[in-house]
Amino acid sequence: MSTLELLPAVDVRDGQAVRLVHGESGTETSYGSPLEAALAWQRSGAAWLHLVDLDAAFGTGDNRALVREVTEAMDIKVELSGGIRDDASLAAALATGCTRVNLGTAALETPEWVAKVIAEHGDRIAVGLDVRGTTLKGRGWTRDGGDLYETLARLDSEGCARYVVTDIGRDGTLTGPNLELLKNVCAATDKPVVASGGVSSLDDLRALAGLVPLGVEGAIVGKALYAKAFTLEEALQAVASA
Ligand SMILES: O=C(O)c1ccccc1N[C@@H]1O[C@H](COP(=O)(O)O)[C@@H](O)[C@H]1O
Repeated sequence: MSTLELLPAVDVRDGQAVRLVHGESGTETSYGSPLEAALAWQRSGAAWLHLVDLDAAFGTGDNRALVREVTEAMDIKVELSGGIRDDASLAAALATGCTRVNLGTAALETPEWVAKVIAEHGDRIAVGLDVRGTTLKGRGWTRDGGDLYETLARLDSEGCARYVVTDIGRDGTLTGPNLELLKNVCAATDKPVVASGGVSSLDDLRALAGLVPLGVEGAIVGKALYAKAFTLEEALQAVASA
């Protein structure tokens, strides 16, 4: 059986690595240099980095140069997201050398463009399904963007390679992942799912590892690592022996 992939997160706001609660602007806790954070996760054995330009996601500017600097400094795979919504922002993101990008708002607001870039770039494109209940959210998670399962069916029919599923209600809260949501999404698609939101303990990671046979491929871990609930080395060990 495959091992659950772990993607430590570095979310960048105003040049700093931050964590938010429920993705709400203004709830930031700062953790210093994004490059230092990313290099620390790499040194600890991460195979992936989940790197988010929060200013681009919120529409409050961007950290494009810094995000490029971090991505170029990594020897590991990078999943890049935040504000990738048109040809120019996609070209800039892919040119960083990231392994894949994660599209959020664009999948809700410009579906024709997303279908086109899925066809052009295959598995370098993932779609982030950021939900409250079963309602998708875009534009920094401030605007409703339709029904989760209708959108998932549409993206599946267009050949989307992978989904990053975030329960906004759990994100940054250390309250545990939404296992029911993940099971329901896995039942609705044959494509791999990366879980995001709520991880608080090694037991949460073991529970997510138990969903690998259903289609959960990986888990994004943010607050729990920054709050030192466990180390990345411990997390990697826990999923390797799950
Ligand atoms: O990761 C967050 O905490 C977050 C909070 C609020 C908005 C977005 C967030 N992250 C990721 O950003 C992209 C969406 O960006 P866009 O809509 O494509 O511009 C998505 O991966 C979110 O999970």
